[in-house]
Amino acid sequence: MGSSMNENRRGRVAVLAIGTANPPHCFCQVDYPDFYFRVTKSHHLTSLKDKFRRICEKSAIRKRYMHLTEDVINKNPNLIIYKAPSFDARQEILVTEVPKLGKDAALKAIKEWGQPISNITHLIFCTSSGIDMPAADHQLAKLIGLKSSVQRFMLYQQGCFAAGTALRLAKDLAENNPGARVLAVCSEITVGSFQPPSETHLDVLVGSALFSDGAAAVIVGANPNATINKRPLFQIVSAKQAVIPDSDDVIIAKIREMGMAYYLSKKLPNVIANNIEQCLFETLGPCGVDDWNKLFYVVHPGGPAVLKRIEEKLGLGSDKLKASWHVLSEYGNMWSPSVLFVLDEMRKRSTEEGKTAAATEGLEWGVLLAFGPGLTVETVVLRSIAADSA
Ligand SMILES: CC(=O)CC(=O)SCCNC(=O)CCNC(=O)[C@H](O)C(C)(C)COP(=O)(O)OP(=O)(O)OC[C@H]1O[C@@H](n2cnc3c(N)ncnc32)[C@H](O)[C@@H]1OP(=O)(O)O
Repeated sequence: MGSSMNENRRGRVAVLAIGTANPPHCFCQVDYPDFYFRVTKSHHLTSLKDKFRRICEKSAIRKRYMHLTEDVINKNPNLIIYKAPSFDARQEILVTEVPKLGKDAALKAIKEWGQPISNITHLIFCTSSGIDMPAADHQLAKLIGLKSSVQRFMLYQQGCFAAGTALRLAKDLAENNPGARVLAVCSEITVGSFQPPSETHLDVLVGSALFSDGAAAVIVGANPNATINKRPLFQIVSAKQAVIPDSDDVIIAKIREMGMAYYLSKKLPNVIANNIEQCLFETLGPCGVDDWNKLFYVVHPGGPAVLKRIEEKLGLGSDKLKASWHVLSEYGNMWSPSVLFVLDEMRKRSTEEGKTAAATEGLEWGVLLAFGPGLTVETVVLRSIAADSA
């Protein structure tokens, strides 16, 4: 496979550093049903609470981090009335907090990278949490002190696949702008989509059991110089977006006066799993890969059913998605940054085991899979690289 996977024509583009961040408030999943039904004053909905408890138990999540606390809810009472106008209250929080959380992740990535902030040439900011002008990319640039000549790209409302889009764009930018160093940041806070339990909108129970807050940042550049960039992590070999036919209705999120009203079809895990092999064939088939177990995986932890169906459909060994299961367990589904948390987890495990980048299982080649509304799938082919070979 190594010989058939040619280097990028214009140089090897790599993820040079990763940083992640979460809000300070940690929620244990086992306690969340009581918290959620208490703060939303829904204790009387006993059968709904039982259902929610069942979903939480099956969520494979141990803990999650969220900005939304009881205090925030008390200050914004319409947040706990289903369909009550609450857009302004949510926006007020998101336009400030989303760039701030992004800043925490970005500064960690920049610190790890070890170069001056002024060396950043491009910024990509992704969020589906709030919307504003000047946008969140502008706010982040100010917060971390990027130079004014930095070329910015704002990706709003792409949902959980946005990190894949950001890597695809960062790769093109790095290949086509000599010396480019691209900072890509995904930041999400669920204040926009938080809803009280509703007997007429059961998907809310699923989102309330899975969704959480987080931010992740990566720095991407071509031809990393080992003496300057001590730790190149993953080469971005190729990146491709695909839309699964006839799946528009599987994830829908409408921005309304009530905040973000989302709908998650029960078909979602199967629709993704049934189409994932085609995405792999399109990106990796030409390289002659015929055994999906020969790759390492960085998969968006959308929910336990999604990960299970993918494992079954691709015939993966039980530990192939362990980094995704770990992130799901320790952080929940944070939407766009989730898959970058998985990438971070992958290299941390490798570092602990004294291996390079993702070669934990002795594997050089891997794939990052991110999916969201559309249904859209981003497939990014990765190669683990060592600093001294950069
Ligand atoms: C935001 C983005 O852009 C991208 C995203 O990541 S979107 C989020 C993607 N993730 C999902 O949609 C969740 C996928 N589903 C799952 O992971 C699991 O089905 C689950 C954790 C929700 C439940 O676990 P499970 O092992 O399937 O248990 P299961 O017994 O089938 O379901 C538990 C309950 O949830 C209900 N349920 C499952 N999916 C549901 C859905 N989409 N809507 C409403 N209810 C649902 C079931 O009907 C069941 O109810 P009862 O207990 O009353 O029978």
